[in-house]
Amino acid sequence: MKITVVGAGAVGATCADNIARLELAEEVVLLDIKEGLSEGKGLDMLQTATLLGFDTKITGSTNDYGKTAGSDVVVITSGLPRKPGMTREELIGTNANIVKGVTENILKHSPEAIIIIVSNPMDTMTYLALKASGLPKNRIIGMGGILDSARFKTYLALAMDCPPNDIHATVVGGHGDTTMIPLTRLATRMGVPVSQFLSQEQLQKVAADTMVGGATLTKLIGTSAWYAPGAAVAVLVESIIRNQKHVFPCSVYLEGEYGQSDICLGVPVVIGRNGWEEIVDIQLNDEEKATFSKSADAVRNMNDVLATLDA
Ligand SMILES: NC(=O)C1=CN([C@@H]2O[C@H](COP(=O)(O)OP(=O)(O)OC[C@H]3O[C@@H](n4cnc5c(N)ncnc54)[C@H](O)[C@@H]3O)[C@@H](O)[C@H]2O)C=CC1
Ligand SMILES: O=C([O-])CC(=O)C(=O)O
Repeated sequence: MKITVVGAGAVGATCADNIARLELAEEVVLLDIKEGLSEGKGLDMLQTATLLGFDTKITGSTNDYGKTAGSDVVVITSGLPRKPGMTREELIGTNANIVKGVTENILKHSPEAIIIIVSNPMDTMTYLALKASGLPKNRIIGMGGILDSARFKTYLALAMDCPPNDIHATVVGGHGDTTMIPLTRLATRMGVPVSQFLSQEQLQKVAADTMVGGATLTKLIGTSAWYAPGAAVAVLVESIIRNQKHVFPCSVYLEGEYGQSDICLGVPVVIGRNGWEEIVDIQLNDEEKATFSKSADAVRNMNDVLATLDA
């Protein structure tokens, strides 16, 4: 197996590091436009192989897509991150052209690849990559919901003072400060509804904290997060490479599912060797359905902006 990560910045390098440690591929290629960055970070990571005990080869590439040839999975993290006070949506003007160009270059050398989109605004970038590539819909996957769900579980666990791994909870909808939907009603602690442990007020705070999870970290760090994003991409890649069939919330192209069409939005999907293989239908209640529809409207408005850009 061969996996390429485009963008050797904070998120891309963390993805590559996690993927190498998990030995998901014989070779991981890290590509960036900044001269020497991917070669340097790649070599630094390779020098951890004897310390951490993995055998993955890591290759750096300064914009030479020849080195990515024959990749099975490609992760696109290239593009600007937001600064404190910004929304993810404000990145569209710069990132749309980057994501489109990278997708086209990747496919010239890896026509069979499954592509994971990380660059923000992620749902719109996923839609753009799908339209620009013409690939079958199951091979384009936007990563956001796995990260948002990890944050949701973390905040729930902190509120209940229990281990995060005892929590099952999911976030659907857009990967935006106002568009993501933490499904509090369905969250459980080992199968027991979280409402048995937390008041409605506490649950509302957990949901609100989850929604601005990325903004909170951006304010603290000065740029957006990378440890949890990099780990979230790695579990997604692992489910593809090892055909694990995990159900993860991912941004995928909807054709009537959840009442939406011609849009990429976060819903639970089965992830295996063919990319996303099936959409899992959560029985949303009327209030959740209305929130999902509002989220879709906001993402659709962003998708409409693509037509005004040269992307
Ligand atoms: N979907 C999600 O859950 C998350 C998305 N993000 C997004 O991921 C993106 C990357 O974030 P960071 O790694 O923190 O940014 P960063 O600035 O650390 O790294 C981005 C890298 O992309 C490279 N790049 C720019 N144009 C390129 C091109 N045409 N080809 C190849 N490389 C190119 C830059 O040289 C830079 O090294 C941002 O858009 C950020 O908003 C970040 C965290 C989570
Ligand atoms: O907050 C950001 O801009 C980066 C991101 O998508 C996240 O960490 O969820």
